[in-house]
Amino acid sequence: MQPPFLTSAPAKVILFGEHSAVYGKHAIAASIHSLRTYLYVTPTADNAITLNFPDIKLYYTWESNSLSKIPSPSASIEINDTIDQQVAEQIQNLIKESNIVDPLHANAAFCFLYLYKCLIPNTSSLKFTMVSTSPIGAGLGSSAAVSVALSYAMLQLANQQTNKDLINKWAFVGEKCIHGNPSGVDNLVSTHGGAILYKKGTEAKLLDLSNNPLEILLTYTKVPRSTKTLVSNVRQLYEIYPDIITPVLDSMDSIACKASHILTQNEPDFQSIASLVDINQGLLQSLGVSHETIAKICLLSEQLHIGPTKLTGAGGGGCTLTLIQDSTNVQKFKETLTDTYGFDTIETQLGGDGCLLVPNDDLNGDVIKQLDKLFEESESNKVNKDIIDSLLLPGPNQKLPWK
Ligand SMILES: Nc1ncnc2c1ncn2[C@@H]1O[C@H](COP(=O)(O)OP(=O)(O)OP(=O)(O)O)[C@@H](O)[C@H]1O
Ligand SMILES: C[C@@](O)(CCO)CC(=O)[O-]
Ligand SMILES: [Mg+2]
Repeated sequence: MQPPFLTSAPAKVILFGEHSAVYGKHAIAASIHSLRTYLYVTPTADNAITLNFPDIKLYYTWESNSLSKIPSPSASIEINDTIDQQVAEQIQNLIKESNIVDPLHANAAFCFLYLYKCLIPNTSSLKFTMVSTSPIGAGLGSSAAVSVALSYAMLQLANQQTNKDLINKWAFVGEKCIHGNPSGVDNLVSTHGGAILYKKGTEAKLLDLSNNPLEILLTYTKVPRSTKTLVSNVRQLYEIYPDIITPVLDSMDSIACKASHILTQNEPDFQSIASLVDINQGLLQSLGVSHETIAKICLLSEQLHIGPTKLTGAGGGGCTLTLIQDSTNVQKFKETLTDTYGFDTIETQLGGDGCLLVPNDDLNGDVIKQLDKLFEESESNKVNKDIIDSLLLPGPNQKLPWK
C-alpha cells in the first residue's frame, strides 16, 4: 500500500495472570478501545527513513545507505521465532552510532528497525509518526500497541496478504525486541481486541464479558518502570527459588482459569471475582513486582469499601485496576487518588476493536491536510487526548473510515 495511510492499535489491561503468563500459565486480558496508539505513514522526498515519536521525544532520520549496510533477517515469520542475534547486534550498533541512548528511545528504535529490516528492508522515503492516548510504560500494553501498529503498517507497505494472525505474529517479534521475553498476551489482545483467556502456545479463547461488564477504575501512578526489567527480576527469583515460585505461578494459573469460568456465567459471582483480585495481588506482591504507590491504592480502595485493587501489567508502579463493588465512596476515592496522591484515574470500558487501518484510497486531500496538521502539532506537544480523539478515535462517531 502506498502512503499516506494510518494504523491504530488499542491498549490493554490484564485482569489476571500477569507474569505467570510468561511461564505458560493462563491469563485474562482485555483491550481498551478508547486508549489507542496511532501510526501515520507519509511519503518524504528524501532517500531516508524518519521516525517521529513525540510521546517519547524521539525524532531521528536514517539515510537509506546506513540502513542497507545491515543484513536483513528472514522475512519468514516462522524463522523469526527468535530474534536474529547477528542482525540485532548490528542494529544496536547503529542505534549507538546514532547517539540514541535513552532506553525509552533505544527500545522503540530497536523494535522499529528490526521490523523494518524483516518486512520492508529496501524501502525508503517514508516518515513514521506515532502518537498514543494511552500512558507509556504504564502497564497498559503500550509496547504491544506500538508493535501491532508498526507490524500492520509494514505488512501493508510490503503489500503482503495481511490478516490479524500475521500482524500478531510480527507484533510478537516487536514485543521481543522491547520486552525480551514476552508471553504474547499483550500483542494478541491488542491485535484482535475484545477479551481473551490466553495460554502461551495455545489458541486463545475469546471471552464475552458484554453481558455482565466489569465496572473497573484504572489508576496511573505515574511511576515509570520497565516491563523488561520487572520480567527479568521475576525470572531471577524463579531461578533462585524454583520450588517456592512454581506454586505461586500455578496459583495464578488457577485464578485465571477460575475467573474465566465465573465471568462467562449468565450471572457471574462478582464476590468471588473480588476475592480472586485480592489473592492475585497478594501473589504478585510475593513476586516483588508491586510498589508502594500500588499498596497505597490497594489500602485506600479497602478503607473506602470500593472493592479490591490489583496491579495490571508488569507492575513496579504503572497502573492498577480497582473492581468497583460499591460506588458509594467512588468520588472520594478518585479525588484522593488525584488530589492527595497525584495519580491519574481512567474510567474505561473493556473490549472493543483491535488493530485498525485507514487505507490510502480512503484518504482525500482535505483529510490528509487535517492529519498532517494534527501530527505536526503533536511534535510540539500541542495536542492532548481530546484533540487526538476528536479526529482519530474509531467508533460510532468516527471521522475517519477505519477498517
Ligand atoms: N507512543 C509511543 N511512542 C514511542 N514508543 C513507545 C510508545 N509507547 C510505548 N513505546 C515503547 O514501549 C516501551 C514501553 O514498553 P513497556 O513494555 O515497558 O511498558 P508497557 O507496554 O506500557 O507496559 P506493560 O508491558 O506492562 O503492559 C517504551 O520504552 C517505548 O520504547
Ligand atoms: C508482565 C507480563 O506478563 C505482562 C505485561 O503486560 C509480560 C508478558 O506477559 O509478556
Ligand atoms: Mg509492554
